[in-house]
Amino acid sequence: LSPHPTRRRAMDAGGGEQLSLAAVRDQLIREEDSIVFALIERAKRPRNTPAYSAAAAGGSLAEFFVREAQAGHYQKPEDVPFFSQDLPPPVFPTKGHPKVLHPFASSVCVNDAIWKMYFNELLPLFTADGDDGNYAETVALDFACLQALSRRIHCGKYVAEVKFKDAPQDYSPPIRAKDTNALMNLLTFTAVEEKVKKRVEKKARIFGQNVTLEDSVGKQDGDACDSHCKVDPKVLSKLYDLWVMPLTKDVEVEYLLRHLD
Ligand SMILES: C=C(O[C@@H]1C=C(C(=O)O)C=C[C@H]1O)C(=O)O
Repeated sequence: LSPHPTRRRAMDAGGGEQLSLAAVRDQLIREEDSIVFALIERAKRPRNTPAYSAAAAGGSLAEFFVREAQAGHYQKPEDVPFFSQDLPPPVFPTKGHPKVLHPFASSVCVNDAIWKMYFNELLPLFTADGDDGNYAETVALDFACLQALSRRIHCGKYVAEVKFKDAPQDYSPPIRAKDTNALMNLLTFTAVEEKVKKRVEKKARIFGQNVTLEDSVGKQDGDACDSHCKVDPKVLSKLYDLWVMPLTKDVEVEYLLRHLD
């Protein structure tokens, strides 16, 4: 018996169960935890910019690390490599996943945009200025952030698939007309986005507080404790507002545009 008989099965649970928008959204909510924790972990280290400047032999330490660390990942449609050339073959046996997406799903990828956003925009918002020399650890933490963000954003493929399956009559005309704006409007749910922003901000406030055994600490809520949080909760709502949700929707549109090919 499942310990959570009423819990909706996530779409990567295997076994070929039917996808539903509710189940995909549950998966996205779970991915929020991974993103918040990955950022909290990365915030332990200062900016450490030398890890990102190109070494003489070409490429930065961050790039080198991500290329090497890719081995054994990327068996699932939502796990997309950052450097797809020279990707080593899988080294671990992996469980198959139900084929619910179109075969072209694997070519839908916004990792270049995620990479640029992460290093140019996001990192300065949640890391302290400084250099402590721990570059190898730093880039490993960056990789965890990048992967969590990428996985969440590429789950947009599943979102698009269920939205199409639920209303093919609405989605087919703009897909045939290659009407990107109409598709974007159809798949956008503003009320859901507002909730997502509030929830990630709240998660950053809860997960990022210092937990002590004294009564007064840990009970604070709202802006009062934000300056003590390991990552400013407002950074999370901004991250989702400006980049995570728009990129997820770009994935949705890119996937839908080719749905009738
Ligand atoms: C992911 C969805 O599609 C869109 C993108 C959202 C997101 O990235 O969180 C939220 C609502 C929609 O505007 C969804 O409907 O759940």
